[in-house]
Amino acid sequence: MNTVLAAARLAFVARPLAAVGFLVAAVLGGAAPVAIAWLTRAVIDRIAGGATTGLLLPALLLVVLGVLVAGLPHLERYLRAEVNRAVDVLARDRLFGALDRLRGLATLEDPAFHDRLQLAADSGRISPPTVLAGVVELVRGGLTVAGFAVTLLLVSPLVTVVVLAGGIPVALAEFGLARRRARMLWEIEPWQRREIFYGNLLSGTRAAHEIRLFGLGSFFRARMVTELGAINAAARSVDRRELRVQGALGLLAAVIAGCGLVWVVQAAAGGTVSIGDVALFVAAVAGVQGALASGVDQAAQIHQAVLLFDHYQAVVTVPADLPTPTHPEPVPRLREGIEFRDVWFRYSDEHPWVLRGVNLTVPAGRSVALVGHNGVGKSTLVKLLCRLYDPDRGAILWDGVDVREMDPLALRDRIGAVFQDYVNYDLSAAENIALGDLTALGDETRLREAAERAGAHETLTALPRGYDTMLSRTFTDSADPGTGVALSGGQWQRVALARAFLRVGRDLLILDEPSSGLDAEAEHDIHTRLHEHRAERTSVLISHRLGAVRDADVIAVLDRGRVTELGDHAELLAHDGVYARLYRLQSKGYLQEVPG
Ligand SMILES: Nc1ncnc2c1ncn2[C@@H]1O[C@H](COP(=O)(O)OP(=O)(O)OP(=O)(O)O)[C@@H](O)[C@H]1O
Repeated sequence: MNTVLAAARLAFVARPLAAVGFLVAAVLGGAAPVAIAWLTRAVIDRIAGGATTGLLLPALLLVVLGVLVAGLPHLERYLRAEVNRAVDVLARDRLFGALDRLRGLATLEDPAFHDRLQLAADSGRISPPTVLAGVVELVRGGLTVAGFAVTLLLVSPLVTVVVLAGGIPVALAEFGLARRRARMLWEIEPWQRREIFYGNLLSGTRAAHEIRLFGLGSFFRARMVTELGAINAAARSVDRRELRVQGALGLLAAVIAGCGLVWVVQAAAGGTVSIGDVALFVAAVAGVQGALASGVDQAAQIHQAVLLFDHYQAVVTVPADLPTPTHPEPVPRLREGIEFRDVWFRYSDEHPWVLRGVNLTVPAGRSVALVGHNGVGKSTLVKLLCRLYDPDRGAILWDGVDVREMDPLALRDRIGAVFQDYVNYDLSAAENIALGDLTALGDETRLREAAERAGAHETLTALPRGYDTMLSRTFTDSADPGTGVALSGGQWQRVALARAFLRVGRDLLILDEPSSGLDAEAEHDIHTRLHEHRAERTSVLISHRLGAVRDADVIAVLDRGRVTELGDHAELLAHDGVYARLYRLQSKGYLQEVPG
């Protein structure tokens, strides 16, 4: 019941006047057929009784009611569309607002949450109008049923009871079908997401080159069709059940109506009821049965909408994934450093441990480099540092204060970062940089300075519209559709660096593979710039190019979830461990190629 109220409330809050208007129009629409039936009976009986006067008023009333019956559906349709549009905006706003309140990544990365999110996006938009329309139909149907039932009662109490009782199996069956359909929609959600994924892969630009090169088109198409087949099979099974059940119910209604008709015709022949009564009876049986069937159908639709709306409610009320104290500790400028103290972490209970007791200090004003084989957890460590996840055990301390005591937003405000999987936004070059610090949006000087530091300025000024050029071939500038450009991987990387450099005043700079896509000269250039930028600043650099990390004040080697080697370049070479072996391997590879 709470969910019904929540769904109806959403519709009323979204567009109050339209929702009320819709309700009123529907009630009038429900009462009109009953009034028409009564007036028709009166007119027929008067004519049959030979009356020649007093017919004009009921006839005029019939005209007015006819106009209402003709006009109300259009008004209702318009008001319903108004409510639908408003609910769509409000439901989406609340849904994405709730997602924005998720400060970490764990919930967002949960596949079950994604299934729920997909259903929530649909049901948030569809369920409130369905509930509102359903309630309206119920009210209207209730009025019609009540009106005709009273009418029918006057002609035959027995037929009335039989017709009304015929609604009970209909209600039970329809509710069962609604539950089954809601369950089916939940079950097919993963298949639906996969089908959309294959569709996007085939129609988007992200994988277009590999799909063409490896000839993957028919492979993904076949997978998409298989998923669609599974979805259709599940829907068909419910449809067939519906067909069987509703067919049986239709037959039952027809038998009841037929028996009633036989009875009333015989009663009229025997003179116990009038000709007007026959007309009234026929209208009443059809009216009660029609209104009952549609009322039950509406109730079942409300039931299904409410079951699905539960997913929406679950998403908009999703609990915070990163608990934050009511009075968080302030995040002061970093003075001493950041300490990882016996940090253990895994992505979920089903995943293996990634970090198994990491102990590491990032001293303030110093540069720390993290190195290690693929998958040892370097990126994971910096994501913990940004509090995108919380450790399972141990703590990360910012000048001695556990970061869990801080507001994640305040903490992140102190950090600049380029992630390994940085994002290329389909926005203008200026916007792509400004996303690093939205206060710089429109501030050409700041954007240009950041781009110059990252070595991106020349590339960007050479674009058709300079910094205002759209960095996308999917969306184009509507004023000048020919100007969207696609940057190269290295050029994108410089834009991502510029985004990080925009956050110059921050305490900590995180660079996760900042030069992996750059050519040798550009890489050297970037590392020289980074070296200058990192001097006297606290930074964490992750790179597999050991030539780029050798200048770091501290180099930490991560292995099997722990820091296994720690020191500067010379110390680690002298230690002759993993770092020294990797460094010799890399430098030997370069030197072999150089003649002499
Ligand atoms: N979001 C995630 N969910 C589940 N597992 C993850 C997730 N991200 C990373 N992992 C796993 O955690 C481990 C560590 O990944 P991480 O990206 O931190 O390694 P890395 O040291 O940065 O590797 P690389 O040098 O290849 O970039 C890997 O086994 C990876 O599969």
